[in-house]
Amino acid sequence: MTSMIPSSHKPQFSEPSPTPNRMAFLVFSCPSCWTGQEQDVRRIIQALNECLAALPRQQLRKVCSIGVSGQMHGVMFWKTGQGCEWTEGGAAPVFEPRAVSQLVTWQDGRCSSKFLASLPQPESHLSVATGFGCATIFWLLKNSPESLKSYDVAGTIHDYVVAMLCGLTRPLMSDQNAASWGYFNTRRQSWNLEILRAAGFPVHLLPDIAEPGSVAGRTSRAWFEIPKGTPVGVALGDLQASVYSCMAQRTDAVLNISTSVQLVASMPSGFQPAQTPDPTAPVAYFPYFDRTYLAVAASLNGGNVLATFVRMLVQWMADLGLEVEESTVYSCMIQAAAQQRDTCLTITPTVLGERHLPDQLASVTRISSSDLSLGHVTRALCRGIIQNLHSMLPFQQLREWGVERVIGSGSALSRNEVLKQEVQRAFPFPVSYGQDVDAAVGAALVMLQRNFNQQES
Ligand SMILES: Nc1ncnc2c1ncn2[C@@H]1O[C@H](COP(=O)(O)OP(=O)(O)O)[C@@H](O)[C@H]1O
Ligand SMILES: O=C(CO)[C@@H](O)[C@H](O)[C@H](O)[C@H](O)COP(=O)(O)O
Repeated sequence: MTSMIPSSHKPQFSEPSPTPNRMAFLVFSCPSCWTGQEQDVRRIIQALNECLAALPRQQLRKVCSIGVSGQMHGVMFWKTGQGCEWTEGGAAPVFEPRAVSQLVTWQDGRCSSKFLASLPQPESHLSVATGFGCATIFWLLKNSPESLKSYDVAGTIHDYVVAMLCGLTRPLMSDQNAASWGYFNTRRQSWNLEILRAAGFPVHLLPDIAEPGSVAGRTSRAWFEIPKGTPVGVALGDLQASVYSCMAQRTDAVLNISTSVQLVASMPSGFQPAQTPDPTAPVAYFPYFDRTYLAVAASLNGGNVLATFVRMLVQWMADLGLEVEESTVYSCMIQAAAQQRDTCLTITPTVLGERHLPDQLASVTRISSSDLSLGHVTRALCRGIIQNLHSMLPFQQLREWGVERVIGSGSALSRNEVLKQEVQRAFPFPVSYGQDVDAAVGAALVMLQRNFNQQES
């Protein structure tokens, strides 16, 4: 498996402690030029195998279809016919990655504003940001063309899983994921092939497009106890699958705060976004199902801002000769902020910039000596995350779209009472917390409801 970072850039490697959903990621940093974020495909598939192995065998035998979703925007490459090897020798048949690249994730920061400005204008309503598949491929083409030569297909990590399960020679991609790569026209359901070709882009790498909710193929072998021939859905975007799991009514908005933040509302059927991209627009319209769209404010600064603060405190403590667990810091700071109901301290938490403002940094203003406690700072951080979201998609706008209720989800929100209070304070709607708000649940429901309905009619 090769890294998609050219050796000429001599990146520094660091490996932060793995978190449940962010297993196996390497941070590459070369501060003077760019920050790449890659993940090891082998370790992701190993984690997937471990999840499957933990499920009851009896239940696996009864699986009637497989729904797949994953993080949008990211890209990986593999070689046709050599993407994996099936092993039957162990306790259960599994596939293991073979001729594959690393996964360049949605958080990848190698494409600078200057680089993005040098790319051709897409014929799409969506603009292109760093971490988007086509931008990454353009970057590799310019900075590491050799690394592309070993592969002849590309897809998201979830497209790869579907292709391996079904033995597809060419991957299939839903418009949800294609739109997240950039240079995809959702109205025509096609890649901007002419624009890309003219710019020398390797268009042969682009996957074929399929309807989200349709079946990509059938398992070419037994997978654990899941029988050979089980239908597998075309991979969905994690955003759309999460929304599908919980948006009961069109009048519901969904607010997910985990590593990042997404605030999502559904657009009425027939809605069409303006056909030209606006890189300064903080709200993007992502394809959902049946040619409808979701309006999405996707902030890059969510729970990761709190995590950065916690890591900073832990490091400061270590520098002072004291050892403290991250989990202790989280609970102390949340407790302190719960006592501190208000603050004048104002934090704009955009340490990672935003897609529409990539060069923005964070700032702290209105600092007075009376507002420096841990409680004040944590309250201001939580408020700042919500205020930043409000600046991207004013909550009043939701009302104009007919929203009546907000469904809250995500681990950063569910574990943080202060963040919940700030959400309640800022939103002019009741906020309820869903039980099964989860992309995996959404992907399963799509297979059950939509394919069952298709079979019935
Ligand atoms: N012990 C904790 N208490 C409260 N919040 C936490 C705790 N640990 C992590 N978090 C918050 O939850 C966020 C998401 O955590 P994590 O589960 O690692 O990511 P994800 O859900 O995106 O995979 C973190 O960025 C952090 O803000
Ligand atoms: O970036 C977007 C939307 O543009 C996300 O939906 C993307 O797919 C990423 O998976 C999420 O941002 C990551 O989700 P999380 O870890 O913050 O829950």
